[in-house]
Amino acid sequence: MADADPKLAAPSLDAVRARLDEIDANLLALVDERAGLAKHVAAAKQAAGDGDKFALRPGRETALLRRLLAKERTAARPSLVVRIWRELIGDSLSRQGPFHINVWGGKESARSVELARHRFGAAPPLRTLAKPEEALAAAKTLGGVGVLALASDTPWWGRLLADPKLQVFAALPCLAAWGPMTALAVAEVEVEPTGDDRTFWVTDAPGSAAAIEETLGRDGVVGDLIAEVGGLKLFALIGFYQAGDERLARAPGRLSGVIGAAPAPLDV
Ligand SMILES: C=C(O[C@@H]1C=C(C(=O)O)C=C[C@H]1O)C(=O)O
Repeated sequence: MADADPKLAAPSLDAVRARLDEIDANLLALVDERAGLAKHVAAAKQAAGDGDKFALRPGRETALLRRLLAKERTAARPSLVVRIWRELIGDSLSRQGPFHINVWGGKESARSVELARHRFGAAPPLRTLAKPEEALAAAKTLGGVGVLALASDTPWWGRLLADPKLQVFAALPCLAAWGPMTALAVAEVEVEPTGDDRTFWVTDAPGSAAAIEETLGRDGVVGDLIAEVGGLKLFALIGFYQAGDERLARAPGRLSGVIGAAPAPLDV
């Protein structure tokens, strides 16, 4: 009520702080229990024969985040939820086996490092590299993730056509509220459809992006150009396309292909 005396309505600071202390103790107990489960997850993956593979499961992470964001909340914003859980997940991954981040940010190095930390948390070691090839090579070592900026004079993403094991699995940032897509994350992981994805497709087709988009559109494929360097174009297609998709097989370009897929931003 506009005419209510706020001093009368306000609870005492001591009472609010006592409740915060109680909540913190409960949160810590749950965070501790969650962190302790990492070794059981690792043991289960070992038993399933996946012990020598990178533990990261991008599809599972997206499913659990979308489920949390769909739950009723009164005050916690999506950015708070996503940052906390990315931190918890990154810590879990770092306990399951090797996990390291290799950033090539070009002229956007600080921003790329920030996006990498938002996505993978503070637990994994992170280094910045001078060349995109170095970040890609590091992403091919066990537990390696490469975070590479899209704004670039080098079409580093074109190299992934020759290396199908190395897949784009995330577009950064993962929340639209954190700004436009400026970097991609790559690793030797399995990329699965999550129900709302963008597929990254490279082509050397000449001509304008608009003409290529129109040709794709006639086959029901909708996408946007997100990078173009030295005769190669990178498109983000709406939906999940397998590497062998017949619509993409007849799409323009002599050298073309899918280099991975990422969930659409979590907050749209
Ligand atoms: C725990 C797992 O391993 C990783 C950590 C996750 C988590 O902390 O929730 C989720 C997916 C994986 O990237 C899992 O595969 O379930």
